[in-house]
Amino acid sequence: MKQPVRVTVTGAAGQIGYALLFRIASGAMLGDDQPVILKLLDITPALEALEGVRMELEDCAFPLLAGVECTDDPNTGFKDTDYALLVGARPRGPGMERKDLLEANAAIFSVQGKAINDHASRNIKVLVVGNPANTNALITQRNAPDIDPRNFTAMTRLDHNRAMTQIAIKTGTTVNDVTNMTIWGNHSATQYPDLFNAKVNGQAAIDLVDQAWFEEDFIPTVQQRGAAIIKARGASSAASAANAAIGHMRSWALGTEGDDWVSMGVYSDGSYGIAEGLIYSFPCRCCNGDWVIVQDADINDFSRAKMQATEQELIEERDAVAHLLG
Ligand SMILES: NC(=O)c1ccc[n+]([C@@H]2O[C@H](COP(=O)([O-])OP(=O)(O)OC[C@H]3O[C@@H](n4cnc5c(N)ncnc54)[C@H](O)[C@@H]3O)[C@@H](O)[C@H]2O)c1
Ligand SMILES: O=C(O)C[C@H](O)C(=O)O
Repeated sequence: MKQPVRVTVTGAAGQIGYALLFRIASGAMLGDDQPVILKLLDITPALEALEGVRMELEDCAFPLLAGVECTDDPNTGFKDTDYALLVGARPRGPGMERKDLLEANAAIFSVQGKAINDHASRNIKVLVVGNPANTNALITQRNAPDIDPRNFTAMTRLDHNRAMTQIAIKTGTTVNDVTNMTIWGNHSATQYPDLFNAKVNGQAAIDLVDQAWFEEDFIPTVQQRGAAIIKARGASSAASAANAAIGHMRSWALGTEGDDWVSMGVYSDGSYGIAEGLIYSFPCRCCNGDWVIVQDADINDFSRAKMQATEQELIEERDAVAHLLG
């Protein structure tokens, strides 16, 4: 049996937390031979609810669960941690854009970035889920200057999964037939889900649909899916968000399959002309616990314009939180 690793989940008493923790403890995220110690961080008023979550985790008798720690102190919550899922933040309500949460949530991530810098494993892998996820990931990264910026990522896997299902439904196939999906840019209404590089049974997805459906149906459906769920459920997505977080971390830790790739919000090195240092979603392959940006995706004028529009939004979000960037 491997030595246990420490996994910190923030906002652990919230709705995504409830859909996430039991799957991490079951081995779905890091494999069924990897014991985990769960470190659950939430704010003081949520500690009683968090205690209930701990009791339920204990009551599952998961063979891989080597311990559960609950805290409201970020310094304790991130001590020696190997993986962190930063979920704790306010969700948006009807009629809001995710960037409307910037003011409410940004301060959380500067505090947590500092705590990660001071206390976590130097090899920590961080996934930011709390919205606006890309810019919160940037704030976290910039407040942790002693840790490699490549260790900070933002979640666009939910958008990626949404896009895979939409093209599968349209083409009468299943997600098992869909590969090489890419979400470019921000986890927001400017994200660009790309069908020029995606494949269905090895064929270019764009050749299987008409351009009008792609532009007027597919792209807005994926961009607006979070809002559609808020409208229908009266609360933002939780189970599908938790599932995407598990998928993101699993791909990063255990690798992507064959020639396929996944979408991850990662530190831009200037690939595809995207401003260096933004946390931007690119097609990524993972191997040996590391990710690389796929370099040979085809970019036409249509894609280029969409990629730049979402880059521009990320630049504006970055500039709006300049005071928190360390
Ligand atoms: N990136 C994505 O694809 C994606 C998908 C779904 C939701 N989200 C976002 O995830 C976040 C959480 O959503 P939810 O539905 O679980 O919300 P929720 O309100 O149910 O839970 C949030 C939890 O975070 C806690 N929290 C608040 N401030 C904290 C802090 N400083 N430290 C630790 N914990 C803190 C709250 O007490 C609460 O328990 C929201 O910002 C939401 O918009 C992102
Ligand atoms: O849309 C939201 O605010 C929640 C989440 O980011 C989602 O995409 O479902």
